[in-house]
Amino acid sequence: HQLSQDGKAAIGGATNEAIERRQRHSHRYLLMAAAGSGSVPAAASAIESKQQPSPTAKETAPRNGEDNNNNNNQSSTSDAVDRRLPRLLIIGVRKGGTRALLEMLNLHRDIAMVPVEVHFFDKFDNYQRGLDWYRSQMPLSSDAQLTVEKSPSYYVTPEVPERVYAMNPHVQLVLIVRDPVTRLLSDFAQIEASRAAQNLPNRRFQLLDYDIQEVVVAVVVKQKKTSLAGTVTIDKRELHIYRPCPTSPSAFEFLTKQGPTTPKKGAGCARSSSTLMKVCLSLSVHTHLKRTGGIVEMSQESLSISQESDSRVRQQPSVHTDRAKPRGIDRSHFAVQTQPSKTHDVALLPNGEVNTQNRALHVSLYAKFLSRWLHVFPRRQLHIVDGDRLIRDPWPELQKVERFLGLEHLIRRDQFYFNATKGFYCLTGTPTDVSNDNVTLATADENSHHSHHYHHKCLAGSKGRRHPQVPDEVISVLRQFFAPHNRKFFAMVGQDFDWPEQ
Ligand SMILES: Nc1ncnc2c1ncn2[C@@H]1O[C@H](COP(=O)(O)OS(=O)(=O)O)[C@@H](OP(=O)(O)O)[C@H]1O
Repeated sequence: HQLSQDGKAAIGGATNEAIERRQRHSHRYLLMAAAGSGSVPAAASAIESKQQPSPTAKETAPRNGEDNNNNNNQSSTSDAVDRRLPRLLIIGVRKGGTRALLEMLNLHRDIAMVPVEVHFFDKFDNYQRGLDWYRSQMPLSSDAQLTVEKSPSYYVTPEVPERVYAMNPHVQLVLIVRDPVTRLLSDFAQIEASRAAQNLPNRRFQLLDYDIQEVVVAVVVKQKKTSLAGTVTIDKRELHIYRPCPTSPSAFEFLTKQGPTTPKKGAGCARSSSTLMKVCLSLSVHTHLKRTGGIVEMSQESLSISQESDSRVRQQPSVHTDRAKPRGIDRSHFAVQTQPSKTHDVALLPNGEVNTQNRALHVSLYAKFLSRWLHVFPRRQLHIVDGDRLIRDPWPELQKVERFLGLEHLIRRDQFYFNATKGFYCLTGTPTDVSNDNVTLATADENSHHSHHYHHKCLAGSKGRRHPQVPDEVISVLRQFFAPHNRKFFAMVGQDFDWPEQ
């Protein structure tokens, strides 16, 4: 099975059955509408009314690409219910909010969404199967409807713009972006969840164990226990102790011999311990030294973690046997792997610099990928959605998309409500498709004022995950790193997203 970015099987298996079920369902109503029985009862679910071909949409001026679909899309000029190649692609960005955007757009009568990520343009094996195969993956739709497919990795895959152009040079493109640092954290959360779901041993946790970090922190606590109530102050000379060269064995010796506990022997532990220590502390040191000119102040936040670590270390002398995920700061992605082949797995280098080879970090360099798209497509064919705004208040962003697509403004504000349990907006008036794993039905109790009239659904638990907690200093380093790239992106798209630079 092809794994989609949502972690679902894109082709075949249960998900494919889900598509078929949904398509049979859609087909039924489309046939009803086509046969003139289109007076769907008012009480019928939203999908029923949604799937009727829209005369108003058909009467509007042709949308981009409407009469330019290539010859493979044989049904483009007929009213018949058929599978049509997409005229709109949500090309990314991974973790930008692509699923939410697709589901929300699907509230529109004239949108026919592909419920799974097909990965046609970015996976060579799929692309080789040709456009007929791609079309066979599409839902049934009427001619008035725009078929929409989303595969977030389209945006970053070099070959994709040209391939999309070859399918339809007038296709409309939507990109949804988020503050690149938030997106990065979201990506890390996704990577870890996928590894856990596949029962993959997480190398980061083994080599750069939290427990090693706790040992490091515990040393600090031990020496500073008198000032635990407030800010811990460490002067520059002490910092040299905590900031060894990663290749120096003396650093580890120091920790193991003088620290509150002795980690089990093992080269991996020893090396990662010293490496991790440097990364954890050098960032704080660097930032604080600039601010204080020689004195480092550790925040209360790190203090409480230190206290927690200290007690854990005392209770459990053999800290390396404890595999439980600690509640402290998650630095796993911000430390350096000791194995050179794995350096792309971490976002910060031992010297505290940002690792541009890190795959997840790379995706947040939006400007870099945009140039390829703008080389192939005119800017007017690309609409950019502010993913942070879509989270805060979806409706205005959707109105902009409707305008871009030349669609009637049919999506209503009251089709969204904030679900406090989920912490995100959920949808009402949606198709009754419970088979799509990416959405879950909200409970009637939670939303009783909606449940009488509409079906409602929230995105699945894989959307809206808890992000790793990262020290402010690390966030600051990342923001500063992204700032020039972001400005370049704003200039290219003519839109300022106002992402923090500090
Ligand atoms: N309404 C609503 N409900 C739930 N989640 C929402 C919503 N709107 C936007 N988002 C954000 O979408 C983020 C996931 O992005 P994608 O769907 O693009 O992820 S993926 O690349 O397809 O895996 C996801 O990221 P995380 O919060 O990091 O999980 C959400 O923040």
